[in-house]
Amino acid sequence: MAETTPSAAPADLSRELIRRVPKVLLHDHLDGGLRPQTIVELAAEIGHPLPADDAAGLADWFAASADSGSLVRYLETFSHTVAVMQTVPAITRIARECIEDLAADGVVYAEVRYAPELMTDQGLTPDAVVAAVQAGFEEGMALAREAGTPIVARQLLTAMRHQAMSREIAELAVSWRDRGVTGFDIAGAEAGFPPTRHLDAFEYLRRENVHFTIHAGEAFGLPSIWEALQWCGADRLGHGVRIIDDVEVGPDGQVRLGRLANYVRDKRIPLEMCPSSNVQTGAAASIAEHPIGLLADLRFRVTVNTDNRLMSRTSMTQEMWLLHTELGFGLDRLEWLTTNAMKSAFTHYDKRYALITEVIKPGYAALR
Ligand SMILES: O=c1[nH]cnc2c1ncn2[C@@H]1O[C@H](CO)[C@@H](O)[C@H]1O
Ligand SMILES: [Zn+2]
Repeated sequence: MAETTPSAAPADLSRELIRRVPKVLLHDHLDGGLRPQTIVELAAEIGHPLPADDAAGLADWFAASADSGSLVRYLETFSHTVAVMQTVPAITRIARECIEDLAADGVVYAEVRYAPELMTDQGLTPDAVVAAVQAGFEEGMALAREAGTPIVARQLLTAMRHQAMSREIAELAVSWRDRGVTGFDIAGAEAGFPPTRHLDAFEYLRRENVHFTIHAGEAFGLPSIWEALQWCGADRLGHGVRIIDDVEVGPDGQVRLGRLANYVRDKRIPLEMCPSSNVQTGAAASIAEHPIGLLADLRFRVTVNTDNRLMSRTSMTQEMWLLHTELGFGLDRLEWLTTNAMKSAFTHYDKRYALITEVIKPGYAALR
């Protein structure tokens, strides 16, 4: 099986070359990817006190505070991003800058998620939040096209797993399904908040033929993944890194999969893996030891993602560069990850197919 997984590592694979290849991003949080300078400016406008007063200091603060080994402490840093995302102009600016930054990094298709319920402190309705994000995404896509780096950006609406708004947010996803929203997610602290708390929302979405992903198997193990798939019916797993607990490697190198791991691989369930974020929250010890290497060898439907570019001080180029330098991923395997991601996107099949054949394949071929 492993012999068919591409792994050739050309010696001349540089960071710049990785930046230029077409990339696909399925797991990126809007409120985890703000430019530090934008936070400084927006916080000054509203008088929100920040833990550092210049952009460089703030970037350092986010990266250091998020590097705690705990998901709960990692999530505390979001109070400073969400605080500056409470008005239409601020949200639209942040959404536009997000798309410009992804396009400049070589991302050709992105699904960006956020929780509308966190942006209603100053009276915005969740619907107005989605409209503000969509306006920013459209501006960002237009600017990227003009800059010669076209990108297709779609929204995923997240409900917070410790709250009780998932049904309402799911209805919002249905109402925006033809206007830029392509799916749904739940996020937040995992331990103590199993996905089945939101079963009503998931059952509703299935009846409405809407795709959804669930953060599962990050801070909590196999039971969380099992519930997300077998009770809730998730199309993809956010992280899913703990599926490795169901993979046994014997002393002779023989690999044995448990029933859940086999199910995930058999059904080609996409794993939205986020290596740098996992190291920060303690879900993986280091990039070199991250399960993504073994799971790719075993041909799980693996994808690579940023999660939170600000907190993890990362980008798609950086994540792929780390996979290259720490785990020996070459161009063939990076293309495989990218095609996996495009196949797993929630946008319609014709769009996925067109991006694979017209953008991704020719983009990689041109760099070989
Ligand atoms: O890796 C993660 N695991 C769980 N929740 C997360 C992660 N990254 C961000 N958020 C949560 O998702 C919300 C909506 O974007 C963020 O506000 C943050 O609380
Ligand atoms: Zn996430």
